[in-house]
Amino acid sequence: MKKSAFRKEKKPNTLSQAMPGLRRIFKEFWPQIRQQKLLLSVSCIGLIVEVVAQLLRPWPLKFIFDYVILHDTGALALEFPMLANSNPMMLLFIFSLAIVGVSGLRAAAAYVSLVTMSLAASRIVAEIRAGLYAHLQRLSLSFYYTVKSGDLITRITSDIDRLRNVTVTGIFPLIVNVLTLVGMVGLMFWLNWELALIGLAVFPLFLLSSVKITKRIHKVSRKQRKQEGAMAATAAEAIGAIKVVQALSLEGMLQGMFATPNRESLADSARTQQLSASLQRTIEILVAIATALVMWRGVRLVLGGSVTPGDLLVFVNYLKSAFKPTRQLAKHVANISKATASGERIIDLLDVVPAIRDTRGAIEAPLFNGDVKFNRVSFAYDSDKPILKNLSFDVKAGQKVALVGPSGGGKSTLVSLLLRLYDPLEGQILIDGRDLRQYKLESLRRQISIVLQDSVLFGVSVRDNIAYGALGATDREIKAAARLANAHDFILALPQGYDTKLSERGSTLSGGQRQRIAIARAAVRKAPIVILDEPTVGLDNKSEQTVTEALDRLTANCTTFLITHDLRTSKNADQICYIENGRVLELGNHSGLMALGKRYAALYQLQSAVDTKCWETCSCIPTELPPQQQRTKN
Ligand SMILES: Nc1ncnc2c1ncn2[C@@H]1O[C@H](COP(=O)(O)OP(=O)(O)OP(=O)(O)O)[C@@H](O)[C@H]1O
Repeated sequence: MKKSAFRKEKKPNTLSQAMPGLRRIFKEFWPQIRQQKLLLSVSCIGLIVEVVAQLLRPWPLKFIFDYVILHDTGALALEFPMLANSNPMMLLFIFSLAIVGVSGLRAAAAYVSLVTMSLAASRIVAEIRAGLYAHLQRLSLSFYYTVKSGDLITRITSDIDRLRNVTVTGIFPLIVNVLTLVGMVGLMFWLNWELALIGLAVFPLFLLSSVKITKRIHKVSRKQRKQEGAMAATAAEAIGAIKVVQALSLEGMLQGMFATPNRESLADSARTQQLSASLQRTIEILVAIATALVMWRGVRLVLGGSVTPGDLLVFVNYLKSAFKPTRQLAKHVANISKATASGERIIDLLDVVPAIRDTRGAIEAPLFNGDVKFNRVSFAYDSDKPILKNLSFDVKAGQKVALVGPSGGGKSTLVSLLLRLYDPLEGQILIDGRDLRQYKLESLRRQISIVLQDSVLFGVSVRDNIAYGALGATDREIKAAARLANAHDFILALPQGYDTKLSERGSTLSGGQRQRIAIARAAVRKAPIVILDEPTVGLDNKSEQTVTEALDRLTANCTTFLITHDLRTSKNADQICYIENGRVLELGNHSGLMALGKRYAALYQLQSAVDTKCWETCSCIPTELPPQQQRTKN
């Protein structure tokens, strides 16, 4: 089993469990957060004004009750004699205005703080995402083989989105709620400690039921998310391989695989709704009990003259609104815990160090002559399974080397090492006398062109597809490369010529056309070293001829590595390297190896013996020797 590139995830459930993660997130992303300090400061000021306005909300009502309605009763222990002596109608007018004013102030402050916070969060997250994407591009192939692409995509999309959403809908309201709650409890005790204690008596009950139900909601949501992940993975796999799925008539089976998590996710979603609804009702009843208790004692205190009716009103109002933020606390804490997990997943990804990177003191590669030397190179993808074993050979600048031999022998691996997609475990590869690792990676790769069996084209215009070979190539260079690749004429015949946008992976073009665009892309690079990995496999005779012509032009004067199973194409190479089981078994030119009379010669004869007609039409050439023959040639 492949070892994962990431540490094992542990999801935090409580705020205290999430604390170390939150600290890590703030520390890691502090540079991005700091850039938004102006917006964040405005948001904080707005937040404080919002909390104060929220606390002030019931006070105009209290004054209307105590100083307007009960003005003439004289039964009040009035705290503000100045108000008691004022004109009640005037006071009514002022406090009515205050009702609107306080609400307006609260609304405006909430708006400003939310908008600025959202903007700051979006900017911070966009910076993080850009950094993460750039980092991803630098990671080595070996890393990509140990992770699932779906997992990476989730990290760069939904994990990052969650971080933003939770900042705006979790952390921010949590701060508002906590400050409001503290303010309300303080004011309640200030107004009357006895009533405050009575009112808060049901609080433990409330906390208990709230935490219990929220935990259950959390558990069900987590299960639901898992189901959604399974659905996404099934869908991604099926869409990515739709051709094979349809060809093998796997639609029904895949629909079945999709249906189970879909059904379970639906059931979990209904369960979450049900639990939320029951939490809501429980809280309503607890609020009613608290209100009844406060009224029962409060009215007696009012009648006894130690509390004003207005105070009681403020009390009941606070009681009602104090429960609301507390109820949301659990939800926000759950969201923050989830976001912490997401944030840590992003940091884990950022912490992955590219296995292949510029070494200390690496130099910008000068324009290569193209001398390549493999010097006792050994390599393995997994330490227990060596792929290349002590392999050595030299290629002179401008020479063409054909890498031939049975499938799985290590030919593609060898050229991956030349591109420094991996580094050898032992030995070295030299270009123009210097170890590859002494060159800056980008300057090395810029001087190597590749054409693969199934060259990947992108869903952009033909022009851009070619220009990707050398970013910044001029229109003239692009067209020259297309002409060299025998592609110019067919490109002009496309609906919008060079501006025709290709479908994803260029699937609307024929195999030969795709290859010719790929050759143009390699040509525009004007690289002194070219790698061709079975570039004509799967093409019909006519396309093969056009592509071969284009390849000959592409590789003229370049050091060329041609991987092929078809020994007709390797015949003219300056050197033929027969690789089997990670070792170079035979090395020489065609006539030399034929004279040697070993494996290459046997395979060549075997291929030649195949019915020429079949060779021409179905490419069913034997690519390796039968087992008995392999033994006799040892
Ligand atoms: N990313 C990888 N991780 C682990 N093993 C790999 C990886 N890529 C290739 N291999 C293994 O390395 C060995 C050599 O593969 P490679 O593709 O280099 O051979 P090849 O000679 O080019 O084969 P073919 O002619 O079929 O293309 C094979 O056993 C293959 O299974």
